[in-house]
Amino acid sequence: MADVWQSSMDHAVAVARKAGEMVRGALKDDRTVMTKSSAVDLVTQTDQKVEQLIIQSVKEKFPTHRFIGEESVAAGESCNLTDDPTWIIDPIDGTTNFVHAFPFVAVSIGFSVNKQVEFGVVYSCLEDKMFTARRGRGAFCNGEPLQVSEQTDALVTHLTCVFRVRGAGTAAINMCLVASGCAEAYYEIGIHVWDVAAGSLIVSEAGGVLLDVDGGDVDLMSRRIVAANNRTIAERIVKEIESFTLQRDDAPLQS
Ligand SMILES: O=P([O-])([O-])O[C@@H]1[C@@H](O)[C@H](O)[C@@H](O)[C@H](O)[C@@H]1O
Ligand SMILES: [Mg+2]
Ligand SMILES: [Mg+2]
Repeated sequence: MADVWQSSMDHAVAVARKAGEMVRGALKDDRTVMTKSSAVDLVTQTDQKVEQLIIQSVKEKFPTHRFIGEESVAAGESCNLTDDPTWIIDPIDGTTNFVHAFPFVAVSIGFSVNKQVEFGVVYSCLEDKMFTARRGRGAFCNGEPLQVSEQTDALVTHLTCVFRVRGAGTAAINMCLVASGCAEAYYEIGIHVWDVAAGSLIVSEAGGVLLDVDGGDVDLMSRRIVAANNRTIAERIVKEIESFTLQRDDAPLQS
């Protein structure tokens, strides 16, 4: 049966690749002479250009679709997920890495219908790795199937989480590392829906588990997530976490 969202997913992959070229181009600026503040200005300008590139291209092809974009929300747009087809965009995930030329920077595009992520695309721009997942149809990196690690030993070894050893510095790539079997788990408190929407489906379609940091069901608007290769490891991580709550992404805008 034809997949009603295939053309949207194909577009997401194409525009993520185009956006990645824009990010690589910006990163080629001579960083040896760049001050930190000018690097921050560059990443902010590039963030906005990339998000606009993605949103404009989608509006032309899919005019009824909605958007939740990191830069649009920063400019005051709402962050409410409806049942409508919605593109959840992080134009540059790993902005701090970008400023420091630390080579893990991604374009992350999640796609939700009826409040459920239907596909996820994470393009690791400097590695030229296109991570994709379609609900119920698996997860892939450059077309090769992904499978999480089979590690069940609760003495967790390869932990890419934020609480001690910094991971890749981008939630999206951290989650792709779990999906690829390179790491058993990642967790973070403080992320946003645009950081993890695409990665959450890539992890689950690679056979992984997603939980809230308190062990309940994951809630992509809650700013908290545990992504692991299996429930044993996920629940082991939950035991380590001294959790706290933050204002939800979909909290009413302050007047
Ligand atoms: O801001 P950005 O680079 O798109 O996203 C980043 C996340 O990917 C990362 O996991 C988090 O620790 C950073 O604070 C930041 O939110
Ligand atoms: Mg991000
Ligand atoms: Mg970002």
